[in-house]
Amino acid sequence: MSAPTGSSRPIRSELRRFGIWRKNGAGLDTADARLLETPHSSDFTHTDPWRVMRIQSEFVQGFDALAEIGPAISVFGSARTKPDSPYYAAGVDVGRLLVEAGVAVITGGGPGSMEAANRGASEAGGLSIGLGIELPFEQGMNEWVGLGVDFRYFFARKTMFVKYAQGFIVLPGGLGTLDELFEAMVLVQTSKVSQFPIVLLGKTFWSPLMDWVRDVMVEQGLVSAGDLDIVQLVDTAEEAVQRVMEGKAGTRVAAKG
Ligand SMILES: C/C(=C\CNc1ncnc2c1ncn2[C@@H]1O[C@H](COP(=O)(O)O)[C@@H](O)[C@H]1O)CO
Repeated sequence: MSAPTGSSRPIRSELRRFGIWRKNGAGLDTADARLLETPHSSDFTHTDPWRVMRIQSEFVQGFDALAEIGPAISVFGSARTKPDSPYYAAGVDVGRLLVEAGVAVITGGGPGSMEAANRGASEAGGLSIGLGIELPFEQGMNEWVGLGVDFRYFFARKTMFVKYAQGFIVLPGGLGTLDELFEAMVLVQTSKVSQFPIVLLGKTFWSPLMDWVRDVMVEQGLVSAGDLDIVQLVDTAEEAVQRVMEGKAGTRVAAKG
């Protein structure tokens, strides 16, 4: 298309790219000037385009903070596990044993089993990482986190749990724990990640769920029997760490695309 000609053309298109000057004195109109303008309202920070920038910054911040942590295992489990619970003791053991095996420990940075795993890792002198999440009831990072990163968005945070770990150990938990577990299972099932061991610690707690997957889901043809092999059930912290470290051997290969 040819450029329009004639005197009806707007002044702005006749001016040079930089240092625009308007004959009518309406002021400078450059990207720089618009950037420096004091906004009349902050409403734009609640718009989707602005949120996209914020989401992008969460990924950049996560990648920056975690790029050099080395090998790591993510540990999940209930935020409500009490310090006197055997699950808490198992979490502390898991954190310690992982550090002794030479890997960093990543958790959600919250209380309960997350705190337990961070505590074990920290007490063993290892890298204890917490990926916190902004929640309506402010909780804060547990005191055993050595490297903490805060997220507003669950999905950005969940990317970090998978991207920077070579396997998961999952302690008993509620909906949050199941969400993290099933997301990882789907990533393995759909070959988005491979060689990614997922170890469930606590047979009494996890067996009924896995029985249901087999007796109902597999029975009705909704998942294949082989999908059950995506997870391994164990009863001790020692076994959990051994299995996850065995499974970790080799390079995790992400599917193409
Ligand atoms: C419920 C309470 C605090 C919540 N604080 C959390 N901080 C960080 N991460 C959390 C929190 N709650 C859930 N998560 C994530 O989900 C998993 C645990 O969820 P569950 O429902 O308790 O099983 C955990 O792995 C985190 O990633 C105060 O009691």
